[in-house]
Order: sequence, then C-alpha cells, then structure tokens
Amino acid sequence: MTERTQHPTGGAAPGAPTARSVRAGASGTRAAAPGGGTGTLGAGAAAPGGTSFPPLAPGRLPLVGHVVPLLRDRLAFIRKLREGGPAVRVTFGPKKMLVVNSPEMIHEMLTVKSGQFSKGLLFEKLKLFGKDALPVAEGRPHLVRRRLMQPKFHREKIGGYVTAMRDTVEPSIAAWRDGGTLDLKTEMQLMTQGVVMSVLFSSNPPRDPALTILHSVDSVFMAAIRRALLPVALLERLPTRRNRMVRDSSGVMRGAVAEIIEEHRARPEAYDDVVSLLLAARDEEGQPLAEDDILSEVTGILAAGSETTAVVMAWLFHELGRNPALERRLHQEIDTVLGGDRITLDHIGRLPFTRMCVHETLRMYSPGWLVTRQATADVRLGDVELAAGTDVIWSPYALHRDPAIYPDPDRFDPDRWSPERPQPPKEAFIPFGSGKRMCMGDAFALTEATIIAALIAQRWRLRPREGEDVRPVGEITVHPSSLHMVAEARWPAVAGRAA
Ligand code: HEM
Repeated sequence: MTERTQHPTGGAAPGAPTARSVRAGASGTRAAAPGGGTGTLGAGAAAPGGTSFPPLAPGRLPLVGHVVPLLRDRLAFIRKLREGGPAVRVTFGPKKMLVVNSPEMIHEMLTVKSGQFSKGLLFEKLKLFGKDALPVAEGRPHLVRRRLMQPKFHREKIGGYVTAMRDTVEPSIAAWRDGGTLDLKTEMQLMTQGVVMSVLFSSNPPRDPALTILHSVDSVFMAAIRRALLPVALLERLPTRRNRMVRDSSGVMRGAVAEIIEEHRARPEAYDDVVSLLLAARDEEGQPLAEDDILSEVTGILAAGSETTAVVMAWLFHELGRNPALERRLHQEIDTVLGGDRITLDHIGRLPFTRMCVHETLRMYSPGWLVTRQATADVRLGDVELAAGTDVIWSPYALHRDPAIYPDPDRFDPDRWSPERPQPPKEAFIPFGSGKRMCMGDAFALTEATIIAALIAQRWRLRPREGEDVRPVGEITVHPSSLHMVAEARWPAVAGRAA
C-alpha cells in the first residue's frame, strides 16, 4: 500500500487533489463550497486568501458513509486516509468528521489553538469513567484538577516511584514458569494496573480481584470506542444485553475504587498518594471535593494509566521475539548495566538501548489510534476553515507510520532513535499528545516501561508461540489480536526464584 501523500511540512503530495473551497463540514452543517459545489473536490484553484477545502475520503457509500471500510479494519482505514493530504473529510452515517493528517495542523490544534477545541466525541463517551475525570474534563475544572494532580506526576517525583514500581511487578515476572505460555497482553495489563494502583493509590489487589477490575475497565473502554464510532447515538441507550453489561462493569470498577477511597478516609495518616491528595483538596470556598468527583478522578487515572502502557509493553516483546538480534542487544545492555542486581533509579539513565526500544514501540504501536477534538468556535487550521461544531480526528498511530516521516515505517528499528541518525520533527512524534491536554503520565509511563522491560529481559527470553497470527487491532488502544509467548529462562537456576 502506498501510504505517503503528504510531506511533514504539510504540503500536499503529488497527485493529491487541489483544494478550492472554504469550509470544512461541521456535524449537522452543510459543507458548502463556493459556487454551489457539492463539497467534494475536483482539481481547482485555491480560493482567495489561501483557504482550502479538504477532500472527501474515497470509499463513501450513500447513507452509511465510510462505515464499511472502518468496520472492515479501523487501523488500515485511518492509515489510508493519509493519502488524502493534510486533511480529509469522512462520514459515518449522519456524522461528519474532519481527519487532520498534517503534523503542523495537529500541532496547531493541540497547542496554540487548543482554546478553540474541546476534547470531542471519544472523550464524551469516555465519561463512562466519570463525567469530570481529568482526561475528559473541560475548561476551568480541567485546569484546576490538572494543577492539583500535577505534583504527583512531576519528573522529580517519578524517581521516588522506581522502587515501588519494581517491587510491584517483580514477583509476577519471577513467578513465570520456564517453558510456560503467557497471555502477554493480560500479563502486562495486570502489571501496569498493579503499578498504578500500588504507586498512586497504595493498593495492590491479588490476581483474581485485579482481573475483575481489569475486565470491567476493558469492557467500559470497548463500549466507549464503539459508541464514538456508532452512526446513531440512540443505540447506546437501548436496554440491550451489551449496554447492561457496560453499566454493570462500570459499577464493578467504581465499587473497587470506592473501597480504596473508604480505606483512605478511615486511615488518612497512613497514606501520601493521589487519593490522599484528592481527599485533602479544597476548592476556592474551602469545600472538599464531592465524593463522586473523587471517585471519577481515581477511576480516570486508573483507566488512563493502565491499558496504554500495557499494550506498549506487549508489542515491545512481540517485536523482540521476532527480532532475535535486537533482543540480544537488549540482553547485553541489561547484563552489562544490571548484572544480577535489582534495578534502581541509578540504572535507568544508563539503559539507552532499552529506552530506544521503548521509543520505537511507542512510534510503531502508539496506543492512541483515534483521538478526537471538537471546534468550539470557528477556527482556521493551516489553510482550512473549520466551523464551530466540527468534529475532528487525529491519529498518533497513523502519523507515526507515515513513510515520508519514517522510512520503512512498518519495520521495528530502535536505531532510528540513535543520536547519530536524523530525528523526525518534534511535531511528528507525539505518542503522548501535546499542549495543555498532553498526557500527564508520560514520565511515569516511560520509567515504568523501562523497569518492566529490564526486569523481563534480565530473566527471560519471550519466544513467539508457533502459528499465532498477531495483528494490531484498533480498540481504545492499538492492541494485539492475540499474543501468547513462551517464557524461556535465560538463567534457569534463578528464573523461578521469587524476588
Ligand atoms: C505509554 C503510555 C501512555 C500513552 C501512550 C498515553 C497517551 C496519552 C495521550 C495521547 C493523551 C492525550 C489525549 C488527548 O490529547 O486528547 C493522554 C492523556 C492523559 N494521560 Fe496518558 N498515556 C500513557 C500513560 C499514562 C499513564 C501511566 C498515566 C497515569 C498514571 C496517564 C494519565 C493521563 C492523563 C491523566 C491524561 C489526561 C491529561 C489531561 O487531559 O490533562 N497516561 N495520554
């Protein structure tokens, strides 16, 4: 597939249609082209003032729009849209959306023009986790919450989490059986959920209750992405079995979080973590946060911080499993720097190849394949005018696999990140987003990923399971269709020894 259409500088690729109209379609607004055009583009001159009208993506059917290619393969669909140039229009039934491909336009939207955008459709649906949780809150409530929570995520603070992160994941890794088969995505989910819960909420439930929480978070995530892409919102309100399951899952998840909060209330002196911070917070009138707000916030952090890092770790070991030469380099680095020692903060800065592997996984398998925004006012992005109400999509996954920015984008090549090689422009590598809504857990995630990678590589080689077809699937994150790997002890004498 030729995916390349657009240069990182945002210029249209050879063969991409030339724009001539002025207004990108907002939901419910007719996308009018001057001269009574249909809104689709033919070759034409740019409108006066240098405004362009994004083309409609090919493959649209009457009534359903682009639902068919989307249903067939979400990730292939979103990547293919890059062929349409810097921005392209899609429709899902009556929903009209603008997909922004150009790194410069994405950057503009997330940074200098962020005040003219709300988080949009996907995050509306993610309110299933709590209506004002940090990742979905808007305006002043968002700002206040972000300022409140930020101290727990500062880079300097993260160094203090290293021991707790290591101690949380080490026992599970040490308990793997030599020759045993692992469901790697679930293993990683349990580990990253465990890290968030123990480091930020001082709670580390045993495997079975942890699995229950995991499944309920998964089920709510799946519902959110499905609902965001559903052509008709009404369907999510019907009393179907699926919708009832979502409500039940949400109840399970919030119930587990409520227990943690209750324990913190009962013994406040025993804790100094995110939950204590929320319990101690006072608003401008000196009032504590409402119980429901605390619940939403804790649930939001749990959801935002577990699945993302988990899939990155699963993909990292999948790639190492099929690239033995890279795996050997990782093992060499770990053996040289750590030897048989337990990882500490001091080691983390001395693992450049491990960090490059994490970076390359974040590029190739950026967990966010679909991020939304909605224009809250008429706004211009690049040379495209968006009417207030326009729904926008951008895709870290598609951006990071653009062959014009990353040659041979489907090849796992950690050396791309070597300081000797030319680096992509900073707007073109944004797995954590950018601007005021940028991931608050970026440093947390990178440290955690390095620790997990090092701990696994210190003890194990993870071999692909024969005959397994591992494909990326676009759910809330880009996750493997199925990923089982066989654990082979690197040092059989110590592999089974619990930490
Ligand atoms: C590899 C792991 C991760 C990736 C790739 C990732 C990615 C992202 C992205 C792309 C956003 C911004 C979405 C947008 O612009 O609309 C975001 C937001 C957020 N992330 Fe992460 N994330 C990761 C891990 C974490 C972790 C570990 C935590 C916390 C423990 C976390 C907490 C958050 C929060 C609270 C927000 C909302 C920030 C705001 O709206 O102000 N993330 N993340």
